[in-house]
Amino acid sequence: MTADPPLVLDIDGTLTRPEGWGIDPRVFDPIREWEAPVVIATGKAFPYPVALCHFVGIPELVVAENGGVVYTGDDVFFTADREAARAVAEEYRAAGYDLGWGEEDTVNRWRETEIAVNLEQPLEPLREIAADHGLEVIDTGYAYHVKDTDPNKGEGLETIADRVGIDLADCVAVGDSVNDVSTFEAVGRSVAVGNADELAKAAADEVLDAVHADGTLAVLERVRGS
Ligand SMILES: O=C(O)COP(=O)(O)O
Ligand SMILES: [Mg+2]
Repeated sequence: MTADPPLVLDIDGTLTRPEGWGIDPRVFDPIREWEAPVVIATGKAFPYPVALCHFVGIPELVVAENGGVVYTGDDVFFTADREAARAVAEEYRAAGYDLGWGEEDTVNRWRETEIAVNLEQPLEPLREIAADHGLEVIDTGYAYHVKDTDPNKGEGLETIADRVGIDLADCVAVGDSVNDVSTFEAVGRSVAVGNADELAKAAADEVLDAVHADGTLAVLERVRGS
């Protein structure tokens, strides 16, 4: 008998249906039945991964907002300054642009550190304004994220591992984009799904042909303890 390894899973691009959007329902049972901690590490706002854990039925171990918010199940850590990202959003709007999510903006509404901008919005002015405020813009393939250069998913993961007693060397991580590179660097074994961007592929120990949840499900099948 070998034990299941702890998992670190990204959401968008990794748990998604083959067409790229929406969580593939086939991932729910394997994640719920996994016999080791599962950390959800995402660029999405804090409530999204918490809700995912809730609906899957697993403990809430969450790195949200690309490491800006970390939840160990007991304590929440905020590791980035929301004010700078908000100032960038204000300036971007004042220059005549829009974050691109509609008036009620449920993408940013509950964000506590960084800001996300729709990929259809102009990138260059966003980058310029962000740079003026000492922030970076990363493109996950799902949104532009205006964030501190400092916190990242990997650091958030270290906080959780420390608190919960997970050995990162034992962890298997699956991801698809630039915001997963720090995760890949932090864990013992990293896998990029076939749809991953070049940075994620370059950082991963292994790159799959299978895309989205098809790839992730294949990894889970392969690394599951027996
Ligand atoms: O929020 C995004 O842009 C991407 O989210 P992810 O980190 O779960 O892939
Ligand atoms: Mg992703």
